[in-house]
Amino acid sequence: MPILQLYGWNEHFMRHFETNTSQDLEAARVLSIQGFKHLLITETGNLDAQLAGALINSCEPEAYPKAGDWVLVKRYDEEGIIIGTLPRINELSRKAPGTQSTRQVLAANIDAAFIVQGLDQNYNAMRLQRYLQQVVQCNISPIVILNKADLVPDAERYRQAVQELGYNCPVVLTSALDEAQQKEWSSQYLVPRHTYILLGSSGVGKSTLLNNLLGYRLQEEGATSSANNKGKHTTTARHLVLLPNGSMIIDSPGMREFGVTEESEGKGIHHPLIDELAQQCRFGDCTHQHEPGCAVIAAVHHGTLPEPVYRSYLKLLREQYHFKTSEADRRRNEKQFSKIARQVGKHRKDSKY
Ligand SMILES: Nc1nc2c(ncn2[C@@H]2O[C@H](COP(=O)(O)OP(=O)(O)OP(=O)(O)O)[C@@H](O)[C@H]2O)c(=O)[nH]1
Ligand SMILES: [Zn+2]
Repeated sequence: MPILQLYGWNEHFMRHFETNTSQDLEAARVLSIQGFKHLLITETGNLDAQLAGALINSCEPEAYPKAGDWVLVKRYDEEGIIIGTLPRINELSRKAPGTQSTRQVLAANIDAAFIVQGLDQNYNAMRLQRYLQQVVQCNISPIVILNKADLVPDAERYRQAVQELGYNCPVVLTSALDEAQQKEWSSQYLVPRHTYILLGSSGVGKSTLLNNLLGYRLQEEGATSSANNKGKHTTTARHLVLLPNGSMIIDSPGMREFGVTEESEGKGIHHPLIDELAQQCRFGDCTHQHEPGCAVIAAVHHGTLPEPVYRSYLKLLREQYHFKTSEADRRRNEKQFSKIARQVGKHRKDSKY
């Protein structure tokens, strides 16, 4: 099978690529990014590439190529220049860490996200719901992995707790240290030519899981560029790797925060249980917070909607509202700043200094 097809090349990208064939460009997928250097996979193997200046100037940072993106590349000697990105099927974003409300795209063209939580006191229902919410609103299917099951006597209880959150997603209970267990769940959930991402706080066991799926240690052998043999990258960057069964996985090490953004304007926070109940609310635009005839509040009172699920829903709504308003402020400020900068520039030109 052609290399690019092994990496998930499909009709969608082919259609968009064909409109560019006249320019002597190749299609490639971004495996990893380190500073300015992008490691790509092309039909003839790995290639190091940089972004074209025109691409840097013409788009916002969130549109710059990310791990998993399909790009158009032009070869110059041993290096490539990335001219553009093919339209994404989806993109996984988060609120960038820190107080500023900026959206950060982590990876693109993802079929499903493994949200990993460790059962060694790392399990946190609120954090898990934040991940679930964000992944779902990015149009990516979530699969929850409860790792370090060997460290708790009643691991099954956690699986039930996740199921009660109502996201209807698969929940895998495992111990990354046990290779046989990895084989079991991965053969069920990892489909060849599909792309997955591993998400979760630092230390939950993402690298251990990935190394066991790969059968070797990624840090030592996985992240090298065979194109120029410039040695080994021991990197903390996101890296897309091909697994022995033909599926791909992007590791995202060292993740500390994962805040919600607003992915489609006005769409709000969606929760399967709450969406279903909302159909019976008296008012079509019910916010489920104080309105009479609210079926969601009634369900909390009757105990049919778990109160923690409702509380998390309200918390995520608030977080999203905060993201939305401060992002709007930031954009307004940036707009005002560029207006002032333009006026200063014009004034300089007019006064010739
Ligand atoms: N007991 C036990 N320990 C585990 C398990 N999975 C991982 N660990 C240990 O937990 C520690 C952290 O694991 P990592 O795989 O480095 O965690 P990570 O999620 O990749 O962390 P970052 O790279 O910082 O994002 C290591 O010491 C692992 O050996 C498990 O299932 N059970
Ligand atoms: Zn309501």
